[in-house]
Amino acid sequence: MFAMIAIGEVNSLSYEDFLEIFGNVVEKCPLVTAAVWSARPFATLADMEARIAEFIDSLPAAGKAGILRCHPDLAGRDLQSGTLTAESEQEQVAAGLRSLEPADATRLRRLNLQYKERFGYPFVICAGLNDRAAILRQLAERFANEPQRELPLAIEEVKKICCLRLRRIVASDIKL
Ligand SMILES: NC(=O)N[C@H]1NC(=O)NC1=O
Repeated sequence: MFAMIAIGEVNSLSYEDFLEIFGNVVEKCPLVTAAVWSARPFATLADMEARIAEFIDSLPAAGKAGILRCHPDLAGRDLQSGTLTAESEQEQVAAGLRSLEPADATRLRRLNLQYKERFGYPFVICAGLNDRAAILRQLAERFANEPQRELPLAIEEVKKICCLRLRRIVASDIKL
C-alpha cells in the first residue's frame, strides 16, 4: 500500500502515478479515475469525492450498471479462491464474510444469484459500513425494489466504497 498523502500532493502527481494510486477507488473501473484527472486541482478530499460522484452520476443507466458489474460478489468465488482485488478482500474479510456460518453462506449465495437475475448486476453494498447481518438484511430488502429505484441505491454504495478507499489513501479528517 501507499503512505497517506495530502491533497496538495495528489494534485501534483503525474497522470501515471495518479492512475496507479487511485485506479481502483471504484472497483475495477480505472476509467473513473482517468476521467476525474481532468477535474484537478482538487481543493479538498471532499472536492475530489464530489468530482468522482459527479462523473458517476453523469453516466447513462447502462454505464452505471456497467460499474456495478465490475464488482465481485460478496462472499463469492473470488473470495474463496483469493482472486479479489486487495481492497475488496480487505473489505469483505473485515465484514466477516470469510467466516460465515454455512447456513448464512448458502443464503447469501442464493440471494446474490436471485438479485443478479432480477437486476442484471451483482448486489453491491459498502461492506466497510455493514456487518454480515446488515448485509444479509439489506440484500433481502433491496431485492424487493423496483429496478429504477435499485440502480441509484446501488450506485450510492459504490460512492461510499470509493470514499472509504480514498480515505485510506488521502490524509483527511472527514468522517462518513
Ligand atoms: N458486491 C459488493 O458489494 N462488493 C464489495 N463491497 C465492498 O465494500 N467491497 C466489495 O468488493
